[in-house]
Amino acid sequence: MYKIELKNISKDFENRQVLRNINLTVNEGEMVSLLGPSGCGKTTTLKAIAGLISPNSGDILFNGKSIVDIPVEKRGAVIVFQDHLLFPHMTVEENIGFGLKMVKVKKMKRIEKVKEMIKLVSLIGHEKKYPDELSGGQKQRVAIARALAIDPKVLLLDEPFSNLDTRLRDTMRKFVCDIQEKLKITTLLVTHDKEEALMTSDKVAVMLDGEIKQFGDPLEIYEKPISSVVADFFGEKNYLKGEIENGLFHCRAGKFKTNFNRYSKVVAMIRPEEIDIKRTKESSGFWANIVSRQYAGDKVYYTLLVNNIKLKCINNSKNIFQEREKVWAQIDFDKIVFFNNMSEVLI
Ligand SMILES: Nc1ncnc2c1ncn2[C@@H]1O[C@H](COP(=O)(O)OP(=O)(O)OP(=O)(O)O)[C@@H](O)[C@H]1O
Repeated sequence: MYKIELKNISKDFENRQVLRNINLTVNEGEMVSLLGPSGCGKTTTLKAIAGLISPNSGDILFNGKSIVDIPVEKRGAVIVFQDHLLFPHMTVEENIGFGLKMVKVKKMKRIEKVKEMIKLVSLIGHEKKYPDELSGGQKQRVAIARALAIDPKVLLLDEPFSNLDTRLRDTMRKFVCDIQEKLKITTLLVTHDKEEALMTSDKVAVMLDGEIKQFGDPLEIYEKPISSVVADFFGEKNYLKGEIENGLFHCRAGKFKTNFNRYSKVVAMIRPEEIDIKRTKESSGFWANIVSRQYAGDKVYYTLLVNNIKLKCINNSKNIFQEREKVWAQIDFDKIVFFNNMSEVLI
């Protein structure tokens, strides 16, 4: 399997810069997600690696060797798009064997490899079916089998699960992770789904507006965002302006203990799920009033009001509170992230 390295990749379309100095390393056998909103340049990055487009500048290396001048079919990378692109007039086994036929693999070997792939993606019994006789998940498995049949060294997945319903998406994610784990194939997964990126990958690259804003393991990306831009991508947050003095963070909502001692003006980022509410007073916390509530099954979204500051709060639905109820709010101090302004984290 190959190690992928992107070095200062830039790409313009119609005088608009779509990729800006992309640097990214996917180690051999790793699964990395490229996570970002629609239009930020994720697919363009995959296409550049696959060889479907050429970057304007920068270099792409596989195992330390530049591949920008190597044609698509010789790179050893395959790309699976969300819309499967199966050939409608070919059966499952013909679709899976197509790439092998193109590279002139002998018939007996081809039959053997197709059988192996059908087993790998659990499609035994469906060999003679045509794409329109398959479910969405089965089509996706055919597309993955077809990609893997040619023994690629790099697997590029472009939103492969986004057309599937929630339950099938979970099954397919697990299925792809299992295959990746089994084959140890270097994989770059493009997704706009935060949970998918955090759940499936060894590392996550957060991409916004043609740039990689942060790269790290899932826990680090979520717990220690380097900027409010990255943090906000993972959901709505509370930002409180204040000052740190003698180990206390002072803001309009109150005083909170911190691990910082040095005096500084800061903005504290508090995730809604890190505010816990109760009916009775307990250790450190503050009273707040519930001004709105939205019930969402397993969780409940609240807006709290304290000293004219609104705080978003998400709690599980074990205890449900009423609008206008007075509650005791507690914040998990260890989870507060301080920024020295709205863009840089305080270390
Ligand atoms: N061939 C092209 N010609 C002109 N503009 C393009 C071309 N391909 C992509 N773009 C533009 O480049 C930007 C990035 O597109 P890209 O498909 O890489 O985004 P993405 O992050 O994959 O988005 P999505 O999740 O919606 O697929 C978009 O604004 C898109 O319109």
